[in-house]
Amino acid sequence: MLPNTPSIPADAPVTQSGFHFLPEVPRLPLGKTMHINHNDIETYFRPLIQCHWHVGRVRGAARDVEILTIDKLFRFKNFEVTVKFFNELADISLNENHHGHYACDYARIYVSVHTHAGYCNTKTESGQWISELIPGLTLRDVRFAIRAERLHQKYLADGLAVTLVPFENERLQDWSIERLKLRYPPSQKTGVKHGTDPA
Ligand SMILES: C[C@H](O)[C@H](O)[C@H]1CNC2=NC(N)=NC(=O)C2=N1
Repeated sequence: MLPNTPSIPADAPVTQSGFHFLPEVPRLPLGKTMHINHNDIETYFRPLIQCHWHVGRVRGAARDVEILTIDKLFRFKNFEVTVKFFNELADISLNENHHGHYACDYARIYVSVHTHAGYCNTKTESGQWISELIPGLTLRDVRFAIRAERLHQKYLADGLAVTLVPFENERLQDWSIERLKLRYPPSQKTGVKHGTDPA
């Protein structure tokens, strides 16, 4: 490492207090990548949100439904570490064939991910369920986020990163869960069952 590497300012809004529970990486069902269902909110999204992921929205609603994303701002010790993490994040993308939006500066990487080619079951006027191509959240995003989070936790353990708590964290967490519940209500029909991949 370079001498005189600036350290993270003492007043940065950080905690180093332990690691939150992370669920196993879900297995992808065969066939079309379907949107998440209501149960996935508690199984996957709440734990991610407790690890300071939050829900975002991208411009342009598809057929009057909101396009949600799952995002996180990661914080590192310095630029070298940031670049190293980005390269490993790129490996996750290559591996998963899933690509988020990434923005980085000296010591932070903002990641936002959703599935462009997601399929959603919607009810037609005649009451029939059809699956339509609509961008949104799928288990591909969950897999990506869990893998990115695990990677960051390794950096934390090695002292190369710190936890960045978002501003108004509690409100952001509540808002994220609320948004997910509105977009993916219990009535949403998906018919998707999934297992998990080994760690
Ligand atoms: C053809 C290729 O499999 C697709 O374009 C993949 C690549 N990466 C992707 N990334 C994301 N975020 N959403 C997708 O739908 C997607 N699709």
